Amino acid sequence: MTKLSVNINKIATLRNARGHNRPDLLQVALDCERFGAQGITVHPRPDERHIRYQDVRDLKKIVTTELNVEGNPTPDFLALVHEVRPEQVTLVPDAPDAITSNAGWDTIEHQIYLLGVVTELKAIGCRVSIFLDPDLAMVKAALATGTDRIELYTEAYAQQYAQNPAAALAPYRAAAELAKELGIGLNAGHDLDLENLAYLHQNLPGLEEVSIGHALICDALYLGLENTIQLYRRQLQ
Ligand SMILES: CC(=O)[C@@H](O)[C@H](O)COP(=O)(O)O
Ligand SMILES: NCC(=O)COP(=O)(O)O
Repeated sequence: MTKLSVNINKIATLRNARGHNRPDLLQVALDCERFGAQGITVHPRPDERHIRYQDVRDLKKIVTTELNVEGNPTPDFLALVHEVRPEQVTLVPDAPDAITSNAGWDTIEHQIYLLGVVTELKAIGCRVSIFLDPDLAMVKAALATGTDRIELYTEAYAQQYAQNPAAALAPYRAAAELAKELGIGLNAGHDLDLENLAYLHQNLPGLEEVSIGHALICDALYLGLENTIQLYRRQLQ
């Protein structure tokens, strides 16, 4: 079964626009779970432009599925993760001013560094996932970091899907097959939506979790949050 983790960054963006507590991020997280989300994902960025560090602390107290915290393992991020101990930490090599995540790790260049971070986070009981482009050399080198999983960065797949689904999928399938062979778990995310999700799910062996935020929250504006989460879950059956 492929789990759906709903990324609620955009709910925090909306809340922060007015400086009050509407929408209530914690209530939305609880409602996402009630509507069928099998995890909640957040990506606190250094400028806290959407998810704030305090949100992560508060979410850990109430999320009953799985909390997945994404981010670049800066000293501040690592201190937060040590305090909160989410079920999963996804390491993403974002620059502090990145508009959104825009690349996976170079697991060859940063192998020793990642090994240290992965070891540290596994020692406190977190599952660790490393955000990666679908590049076989990067998947292979991820093994030596000791990571539990990789998360394939699906922006390129999402961009190409409409023109040529098979070509869009090919590097992801090869990466997924290699991860499986190496015994590394598999997540995927970024720009997944109701158009491109089912095909990815049907064709990626061993896909354990997708984290979806931007498109899902946009769809919810028209379709409602409960209906939207159910529709995304249906793509994963
Ligand atoms: C790690 C990843 O894939 C991102 O999609 C991210 O979680 C989205 O972050 P923003 O909501 O800040 O664009
Ligand atoms: N890890 C990907 C994620 O959490 C959500 O990405 P997006 O759906 O907001 O592009």
